Amino acid sequence: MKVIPEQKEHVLLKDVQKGYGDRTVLNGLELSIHKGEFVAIVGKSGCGKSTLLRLIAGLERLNEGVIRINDKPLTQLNEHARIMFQDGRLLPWKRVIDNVCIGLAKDAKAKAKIALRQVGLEDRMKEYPAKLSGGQKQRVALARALVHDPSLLLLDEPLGALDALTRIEMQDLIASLWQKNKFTSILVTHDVEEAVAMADRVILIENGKVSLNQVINLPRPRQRTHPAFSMYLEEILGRIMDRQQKKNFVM
Ligand SMILES: Nc1ncnc2c1ncn2[C@@H]1O[C@H](COP(=O)(O)OP(=O)(O)OP(=O)(O)O)[C@@H](O)[C@H]1O
Repeated sequence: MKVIPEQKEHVLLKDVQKGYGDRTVLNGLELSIHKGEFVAIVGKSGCGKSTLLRLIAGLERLNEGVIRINDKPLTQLNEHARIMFQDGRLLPWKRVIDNVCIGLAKDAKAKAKIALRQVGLEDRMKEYPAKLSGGQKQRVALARALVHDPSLLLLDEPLGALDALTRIEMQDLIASLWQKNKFTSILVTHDVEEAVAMADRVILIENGKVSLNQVINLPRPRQRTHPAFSMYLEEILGRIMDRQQKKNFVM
């Protein structure tokens, strides 16, 4: 008999409700993510993707429902998580290495060097951020997150401002570091192709809930030319477009 390995739950959201004023954003959202999984969140602009990520980071409070991290209710800042945003949020007056050291204790420099090596930027550690390209700045932001050895990496459209080729390079870098370091990853993205290239599972949010939960069963490293790659892409895009068209028709 084939034994299925136990998958430990890392992040659990039960009946999550979140709104601002009288605007409801998340409305009874349910989601479970297991340890070491890479999940991508997609959905149209304003559907609540970033709100969801901020709730998991503990940066915002729920209106109702519960979020459990490693089976404990999340009531404050999520100390297991690090978050990376579209703008790297580097401090321009600090050198690359000192940006990576922010929030670290004594052995900071040695750790920061290792993190910069992992993202391929060790040789630029003495520069100021202004001297770096957009992609390099995001590599520093990634090193700054990874240096804390997080068990949960939250990615809020971190590659959205990069050109297409740099974006693919960064997708592959993040995916390979995720495979090596075995943290759980949650990526918010507008780009369904990016979601299929990186994630084990793609989640679509509509009307405040999860409306699609698509497992991506493709080998890693992901090949964008794999025949099943475009199949997944079409399937997810089709779901998004189909609903959109039906909605337009009704209107
Ligand atoms: N602090 C806030 N105060 C009031 N409304 C907010 C706040 N943050 C988000 N919203 C609203 O909540 C909704 C969801 O925003 P959110 O940023 O989560 O969407 P998103 O899916 O990430 O959008 P995008 O893809 O455009 O970044 C939007 O209507 C937004 O205007």
